[in-house]
Amino acid sequence: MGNVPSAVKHCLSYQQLLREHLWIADSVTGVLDPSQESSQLPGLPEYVKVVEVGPRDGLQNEKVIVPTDIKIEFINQLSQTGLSVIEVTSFVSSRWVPQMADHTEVMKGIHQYPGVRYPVLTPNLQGFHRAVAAGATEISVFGAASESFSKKNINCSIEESMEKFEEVVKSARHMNIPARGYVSCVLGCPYEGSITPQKVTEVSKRLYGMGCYEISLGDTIGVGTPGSMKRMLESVMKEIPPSVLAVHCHDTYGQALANILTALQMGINVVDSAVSGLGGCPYAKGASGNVATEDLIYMLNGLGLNTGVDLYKVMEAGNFICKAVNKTTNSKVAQASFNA
Ligand SMILES: CC(C)(COP(=O)([O-])OP(=O)([O-])OC[C@H]1O[C@@H](n2cnc3c(N)ncnc32)[C@H](O)[C@@H]1OP(=O)([O-])[O-])[C@@H](O)C(=O)NCCC(=O)NCCSC(=O)C[C@@](C)(O)CC(=O)[O-]
Repeated sequence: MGNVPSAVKHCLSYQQLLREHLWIADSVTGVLDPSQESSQLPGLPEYVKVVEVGPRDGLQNEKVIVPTDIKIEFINQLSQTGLSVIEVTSFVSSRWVPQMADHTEVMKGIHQYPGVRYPVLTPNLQGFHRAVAAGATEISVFGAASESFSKKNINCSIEESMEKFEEVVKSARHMNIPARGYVSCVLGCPYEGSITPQKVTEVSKRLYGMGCYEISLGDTIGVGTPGSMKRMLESVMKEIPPSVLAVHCHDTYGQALANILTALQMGINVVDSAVSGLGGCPYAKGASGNVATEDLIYMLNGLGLNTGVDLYKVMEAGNFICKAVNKTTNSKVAQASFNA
């Protein structure tokens, strides 16, 4: 593809170019040759659910407000990639996170495709009621294993946050709305440094106990390594089965894929990611983006794991949003393909 003149490149459809380039990568990773599946690593699940958090986590930290119609188009494009869960927005205070101020318009504006779920973040009952009024049918509460991070992020202690989440999850269950629970700072905190696996386990257990159907364990500042991920998961798994756990890895130190592979080998089969590696928490200084969905899918394809997600279409959605926010993609796979 490197020799194709740029004028010709423009005549070819963008997707065609990506497909041609990725064919080479696919041949190498074994996606095109099912016989290579026997070389799978031990302990891996057969299916991995990818939770796309790009429209929420990916955009919440953008300083320039992204127009609502761009967000809607982005989510609609993602909906046609085979992703089954797309986190859409947050019903938080616009004073705290201005980028999410258009949550209601986004929620109401997207086309909800059959087979795709569209959860939103709700920190308290006020957010929950607004989310439901906007048409949300799945929500997430978001706590932390770090006392300082909890105060910076949602302005209350861990204990106070659990009381608020109890109310939210109770109301959600009453309305048959599934609630997910996030735990931030599971492998380190920007304010406190190291966080013990016991603390992560304690908070996860509270969220699971109140009725969250899935607990997403967030390495908010991307400082974890496969070793710390393993130690943390061993502790959490003593109390919560891996079938209801997810990992949410930021890639600040370049460890996200290694950490995810460790989690997969320990029986976890739900992974959060953001297209183009966008993202970061406004209240976690120095945190870079999430693991890029493109890079995650490429790795899972190479492992012979089924996700149902079309990598080429994800790359197109990534290209769309990067252009819209005037950013270069953080996805290595997209970079390799575009620069080929
Ligand atoms: C949680 C609050 C709202 C508490 O904020 P607060 O100031 O403590 O709230 P309050 O209850 O004292 O109320 C103060 C004002 O906020 C309003 N308010 C109260 N609740 C809401 C609401 N839901 N929506 C809109 N407005 C709200 C309320 O109506 C009132 O308005 P006023 O009377 O002054 O005009 C605030 O701290 C907040 O919005 N924080 C944003 C946190 C956030 O979105 N962080 C990023 C997401 S978490 C993350 O990225 C990590 C994750 C999930 O990805 C995993 C990982 O990577 O680790």
